Amino acid sequence: MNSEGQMEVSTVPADKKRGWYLSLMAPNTKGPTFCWLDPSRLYCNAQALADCVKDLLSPFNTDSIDLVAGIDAMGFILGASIATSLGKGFLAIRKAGHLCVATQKQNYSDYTKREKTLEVRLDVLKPGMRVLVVDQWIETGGTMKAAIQLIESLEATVVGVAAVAIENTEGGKWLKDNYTFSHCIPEELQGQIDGKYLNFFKSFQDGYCDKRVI
Ligand SMILES: O=P(O)(O)OC[C@H]1O[C@H](OP(=O)(O)OP(=O)(O)O)[C@H](O)[C@@H]1O
Ligand SMILES: Nc1ncnc2[nH]cnc12
Repeated sequence: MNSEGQMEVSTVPADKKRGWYLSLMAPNTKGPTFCWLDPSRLYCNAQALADCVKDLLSPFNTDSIDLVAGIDAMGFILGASIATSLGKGFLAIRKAGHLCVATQKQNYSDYTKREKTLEVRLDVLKPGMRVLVVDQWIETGGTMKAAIQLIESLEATVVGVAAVAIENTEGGKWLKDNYTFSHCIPEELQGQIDGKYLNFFKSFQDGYCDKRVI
């Protein structure tokens, strides 16, 4: 533990329980309105990143995957790590305005309830190409659904979806019902994830990890 009551970033426990690396996460707020459980700190621990990638790939070990697609922005980190681990290429699904080539666009809204647009380049996906779609987190599922729509509109096949967490929202459940999926959350922690608060945050020194009602 560091002075804030947080697990040291380089820690690797002797008994690596399923999802052990989630203890590296920090409570976070994204502005005053949105409550986040921020997984990005776990990527700084090599073993945590490797185990997270392994866990996310486990339902797909016997699937054939041609390409890994990652969603802008944090989905790029896990998506590219998964692609490298599989020895496959990586396709960036970008928020509007960043790709400077011909694209397919898909409007959507996410947990912010704002209208947004995702884009994918037109010169990579081919009919029948088998794509694993990766993001950091699925809350309402709006972002992942838009990425799926883009991939399927170009007649490629979505092999499945992977994210550190899939909340049990209507959209999260829809994704789980309709696609093969993987996430890193042990059964006993799913309720805490859905409530956007992990009990271990109580060990943090500052009041900034008080349970937030959103
Ligand atoms: O399930 P949803 O409600 O659609 O939300 C999930 C999305 O929200 C986050 O991205 P965000 O755009 O906030 O941040 P990022 O650009 O840092 O990845 C997350 O990484 C997903 O992409
Ligand atoms: N509650 C949440 N925690 C972390 N990342 C998120 N992305 C969207 N919602 C999130």
